[in-house]
Amino acid sequence: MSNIIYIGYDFKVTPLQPGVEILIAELGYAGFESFVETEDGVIAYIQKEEWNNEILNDVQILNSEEFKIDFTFNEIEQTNWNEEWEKNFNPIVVDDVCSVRAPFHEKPNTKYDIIIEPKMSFGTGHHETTHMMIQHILKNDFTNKSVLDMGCGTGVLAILAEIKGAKPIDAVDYDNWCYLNSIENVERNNCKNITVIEGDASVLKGKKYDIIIANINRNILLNDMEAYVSCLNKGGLLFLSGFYNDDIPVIQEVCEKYLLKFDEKLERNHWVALKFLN
Ligand SMILES: C[S@@+](CC[C@H](N)C(=O)[O-])C[C@H]1O[C@@H](n2cnc3c(N)ncnc32)[C@H](O)[C@@H]1O
Repeated sequence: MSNIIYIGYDFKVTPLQPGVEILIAELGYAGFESFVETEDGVIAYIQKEEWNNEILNDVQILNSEEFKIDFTFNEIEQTNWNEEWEKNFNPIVVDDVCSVRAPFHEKPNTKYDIIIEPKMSFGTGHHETTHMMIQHILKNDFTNKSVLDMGCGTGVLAILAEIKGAKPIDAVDYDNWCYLNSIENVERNNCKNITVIEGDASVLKGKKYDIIIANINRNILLNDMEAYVSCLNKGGLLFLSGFYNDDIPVIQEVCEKYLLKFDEKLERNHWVALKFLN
């Protein structure tokens, strides 16, 4: 899967308000495959044969409704994604304990070392929400706990859960690219207790977990909360991220409706990651 050459569109978006990660997620749902954040916006890529009027329509709706974006299209000849990523992706270290790096970076001197081939999936640890979810996992006991990583992206959180002793672990993502990329990263990190599943909350029927980690976005979390709660064991933990400080009341209201007890908040650049007890 390495050194894929893409011929496609270079679609440059300038967000006029904060929320670039949500914009990236929305563009991802619309069909764009990869994103590079630049100083004046986002470059979103899509293969030429995938591009159609429906996607253009989705972008125009996004533009008019939520984001007030200013976008231009550029057809590009080809991109070597691994080279792009090598230019844009530096290792990160969370709380001096856990590093997240690409295979081409030198091995760091940290207790936990996660290797992620980022390619086109979200979850390199650079984003505030991933960073805070890593902090939550580091601070909590995962030994022998069954875990669900909902919206696993690159699989980074599931991999850390396994390193912290969790088993078994289900890592679920509805995006085929994330599903394939998570499988690759799970193997790369020699994880033995993670099952990667392609799907959405509908795959959770009949399952039970001690801990659920879900870093997605406000609307999907609200929509799927009932499914999460119904598969969370009594006494279990729920970690949620992918939303802003301002979204806390609505998230908390829904969690309390399901009798979850708020326990801890982490915050970085207005993004938050919450811990609830069942
Ligand atoms: C913000 S990323 C988080 C990735 C990774 N867990 C992390 O913390 O860096 C959200 C992920 O959720 C996935 N996703 C979005 N909606 C979903 C849904 N309804 N069911 C399953 N996965 C979903 C996206 O494909 C994306 O990979």
